[in-house]
Amino acid sequence: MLNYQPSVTNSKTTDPRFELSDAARYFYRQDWMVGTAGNLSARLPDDSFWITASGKAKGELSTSDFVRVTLTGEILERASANIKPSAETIIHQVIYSLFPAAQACYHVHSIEVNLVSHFTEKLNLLLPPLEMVKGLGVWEENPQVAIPIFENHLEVPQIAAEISDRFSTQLPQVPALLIRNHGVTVWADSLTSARNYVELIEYIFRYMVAARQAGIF
Ligand SMILES: CSC[C@@H](O)[C@@H](O)C(=O)COP(=O)(O)O
Ligand SMILES: [Zn+2]
Repeated sequence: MLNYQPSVTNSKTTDPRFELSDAARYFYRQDWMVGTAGNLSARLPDDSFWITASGKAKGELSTSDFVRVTLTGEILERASANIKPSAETIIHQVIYSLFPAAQACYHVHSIEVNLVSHFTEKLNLLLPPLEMVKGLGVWEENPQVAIPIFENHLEVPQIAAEISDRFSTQLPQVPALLIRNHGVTVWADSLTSARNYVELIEYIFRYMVAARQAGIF
C-alpha cells in the first residue's frame, strides 16, 4: 500500500479530487449531502478510483479527504492510515465494474429521495414523463422510464450484491438507482455529467413529491 504523495497529477486540471470536493460542497448546500451523508468517486485511467473517505463533512472536503482504491477495494493511496474509504465503496466498485464507461459515481441523500422511495413497493419506481428525462439519456415521446429500487440492508455488501445480481440480468433504463429510505446513486461518463444527473434526478423527485401533494401523479 502506498501512502499519499503529492505529485505532478495534484493539480486542479488533472486531479479529480478538486472537482469532487466542489461537487460535494454544491450538493451539501442543496441539502443533499447533509453532514457526512453521501459519497462521491471518480475513476482514473488505471481503473482505480478516488472516493470520499468515510465520515467526512461533505461541505468542507479537501484533497486529503479521499482514498484511492482498486476495483476490488484494495487501498492504494491515502493521506494517513487512519482514513478509511467510504463505507459504501463496494457499491462504487460494482458500478464501475458493471459499467466500463462510467467515470464518476455520485451518491446523495435528499428528503425527496426518501419520500419517493415509498411511492411503490415494487422493484422499480416509474418516473413521470417529464422533458427532464431526456437529460438522463431517454429521448422518447411520453417516456415510460423506471428507476430501480433496492432495499437498504444494514450490510452494505448485501446491497451491492443485489445491485450486481439485478443489473447483470437487466440493465437499468437510466444511469441511476435508488436505495429505499437511504439515497440515490448515479453514474456517468464524466464528472460534469454525474453532477447534472444528480440535479436532474433531484428535480424529478421534487416534482414527484409536489405532484403527489397536488394529486396529479
Ligand atoms: C450520515 S450517515 C450516512 C452513511 O451511513 C452512508 O449512507 C453515507 O452515505 C456516507 O457514508 P460514508 O462512509 O461517509 O461514505
Ligand atoms: Zn449513503
